[in-house]
Amino acid sequence: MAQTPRPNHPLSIADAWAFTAEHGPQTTFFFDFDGVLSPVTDDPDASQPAPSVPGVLEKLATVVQRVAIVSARPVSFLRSRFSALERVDLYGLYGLEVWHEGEVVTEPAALPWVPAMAELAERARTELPGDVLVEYKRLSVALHYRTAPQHAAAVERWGHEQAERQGLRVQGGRMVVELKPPVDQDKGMVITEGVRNAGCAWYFGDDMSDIKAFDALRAREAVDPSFVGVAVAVANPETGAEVSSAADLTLESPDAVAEFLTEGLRRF
Ligand SMILES: O=P(O)(O)OC[C@H]1O[C@H](O[C@H]2O[C@H](CO)[C@@H](O)[C@H](O)[C@H]2O)[C@H](O)[C@@H](O)[C@@H]1O
Repeated sequence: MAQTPRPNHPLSIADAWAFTAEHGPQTTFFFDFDGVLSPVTDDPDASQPAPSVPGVLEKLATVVQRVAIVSARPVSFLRSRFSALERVDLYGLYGLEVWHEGEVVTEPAALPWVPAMAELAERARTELPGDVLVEYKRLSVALHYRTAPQHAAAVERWGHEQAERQGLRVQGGRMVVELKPPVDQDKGMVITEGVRNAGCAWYFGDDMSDIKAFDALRAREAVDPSFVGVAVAVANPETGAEVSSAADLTLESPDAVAEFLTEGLRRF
């Protein structure tokens, strides 16, 4: 039987699925969590995967080489949402944490920053307006203004001042400013490493930090023209335009992601 030719950009989705189905054992699927697998909620603690997501991820993992979630959430949070999944790999805190052989492995260079991050979260709670939600994640602090958009500028300013004073990094996102240790790790680096031996990879993202992951797919294609990278954006009113413009296609919502995968699985 003739092999499906490598699809070129701009990608036809039918061709991308045909190529993926033919190269399942060399293909990895990466997913961001918030806004991609889970609908956005005002309270970050309340977010849950869309109902059909866990089942479709587990099914996908039976036909491709690897399925992984690459999130800014801690691994402990991801495990609480996907406890039944056995075949899906988890990267937390932009790859500073990884779930490996039953335990969380943390990037050693980040560990000395735990006390500073705890102290920063405390200070954010006292110095920022009470309706700014402070999410402490052990190795980063996210300052949310989704329910208090009038404080966006103040949160941005406070975050940048702290970053400058303490030598931290700032990651912008959807109604959130996140402060991270100055350790070289991001979603792009996770993907660069993750696709080293892959023939094909898909990445689904909705936020600014996901654009680095899309870039990593493009970079891999540039050095290996046989590699196929498919960048999928998930629409949203905040970062949607920017993320979509860097992607091969855009899906409407986490439910649409699950439907898209369910449909794609019929090709295998
Ligand atoms: O990389 P991700 O897994 O997508 O994490 C990015 C941020 O996601 C979360 O915040 C976002 O989702 C919240 C729940 O839906 C929403 O309330 C918030 O406005 C969004 O920015 C998470 O809470 C953050 O820590 C992550 O940085």
